[in-house]
Amino acid sequence: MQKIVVEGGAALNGEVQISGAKNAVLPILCATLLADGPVSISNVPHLHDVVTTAKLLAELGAGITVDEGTISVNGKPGRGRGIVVDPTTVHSHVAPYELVKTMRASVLVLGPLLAKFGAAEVSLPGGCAIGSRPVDQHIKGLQALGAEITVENGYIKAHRNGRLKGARFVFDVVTVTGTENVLMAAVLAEGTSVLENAAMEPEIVDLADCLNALGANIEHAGSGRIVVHGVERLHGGSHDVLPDRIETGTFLVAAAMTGGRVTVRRARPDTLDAVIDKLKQAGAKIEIDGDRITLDMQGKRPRAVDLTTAPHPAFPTDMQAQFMAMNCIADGVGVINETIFENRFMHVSELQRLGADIRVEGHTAIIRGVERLTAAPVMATDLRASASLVLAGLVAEGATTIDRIYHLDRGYENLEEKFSGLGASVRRIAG
Ligand SMILES: CC(=O)N[C@H]1[C@@H](OP(=O)(O)OP(=O)(O)OC[C@H]2O[C@@H](n3ccc(=O)[nH]c3=O)[C@H](O)[C@@H]2O)O[C@H](CO)[C@@H](O)[C@@H]1O
Ligand SMILES: C=C(OP(=O)(O)O)C(=O)O
Repeated sequence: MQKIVVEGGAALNGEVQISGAKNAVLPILCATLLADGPVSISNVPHLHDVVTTAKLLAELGAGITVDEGTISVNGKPGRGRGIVVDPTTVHSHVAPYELVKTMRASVLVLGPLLAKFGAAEVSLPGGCAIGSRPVDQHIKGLQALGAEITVENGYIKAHRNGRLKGARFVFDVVTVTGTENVLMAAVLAEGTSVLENAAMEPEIVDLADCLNALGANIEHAGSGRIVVHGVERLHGGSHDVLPDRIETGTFLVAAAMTGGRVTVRRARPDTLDAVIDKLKQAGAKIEIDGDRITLDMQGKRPRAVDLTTAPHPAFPTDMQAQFMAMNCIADGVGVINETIFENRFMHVSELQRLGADIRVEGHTAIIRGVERLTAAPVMATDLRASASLVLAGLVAEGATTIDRIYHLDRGYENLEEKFSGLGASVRRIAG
């Protein structure tokens, strides 16, 4: 098994280009199932989860073509790598356990398969073990549109009699993939659906933009009340994926922790308000120029920050572990409340191995910044926990070896190359 070795000590300096967002491209790939023609997607990051989703779509019968060049989006050149999905050859509606067990987002084929083909059998999804992660809201939302659903032998089995029917549905909890699943199904339903207490994440807006480009009629995505006027069919088309705000935030925190100066390119600063606000509180000087964000720490040690994770536009849970790493070496005491997932402090014991001073009380972690961390062998437990260990390794004395890095490959494209380009020593070795 491969490992990552991080040598601490260098302040990060330079520019880094942000990739397309994992949490946008995965629902968008699944949404292609709804179309009647090929869909070209550009700015697709090369991530393990993207490969898994492409395999899943291929298993269902879709044609998948990877275009390493630039594909055109609505007449304009798209960015980065492209994937063309041809859903017209889909012949199966079963998403098997072997393919979905490693990835949460695989549940996102449920809504499209049901709406387009009338039936779906999807294994209960896997993904990061950061909580129990039920899918009851996905099921209730689809049932509100008229689907009949049972859960048997680890599979969600859904079918419809006639077209799904537009309905008003109020989510009991704010759920990102739950909103996406019900939204995708509602697109082909008869009549209008109103999704209340919907998630407002930028990735939902990107999904809705893609669906509207294919002929859907979705209004107010990005608000807590999404209105979907059902249409009979979607056509083929193209879409350029939103930049990854969590990758962006991870590089900005790395710059802040190492006292460096880093510019992230091809970012979407407007999706990062809460994160940028916390970085400023930590003492970072931040300049925004179009799709570029420059963070200059001017060699200073960050100040500890307090934060509470909550649905967008509040502070994202997917940045919690990275800010915990920063608090570990910050000046002062930082208090972090995790309100989204019940088991998202697995990085604490690993950060402690590097010398961090952290106390956990229920959903709260109290971090007393120390002057220095020291390298140790550590183990990645989930995607963002892994990122926090890379960040801590950047400021630890010595060489930190991180095991189980397959988590990182689910969510960070060219991680070592990008960090190396900023002057850090981050390399992959055979385990
Ligand atoms: C692929 C993807 O986009 N993953 C993101 C998505 O995950 P995901 O969509 O799985 O997360 P949710 O927004 O659904 O989860 C939020 C909370 O709702 C609960 N819940 C969710 C669904 C449900 O049917 N019932 C229920 O109780 C969950 O247990 C959790 O406590 O949003 C999370 C929260 O921003 C992010 O950390 C993940 O990176
Ligand atoms: C938790 C995450 O991913 P997933 O929902 O795919 O497990 C994440 O991106 O931090």
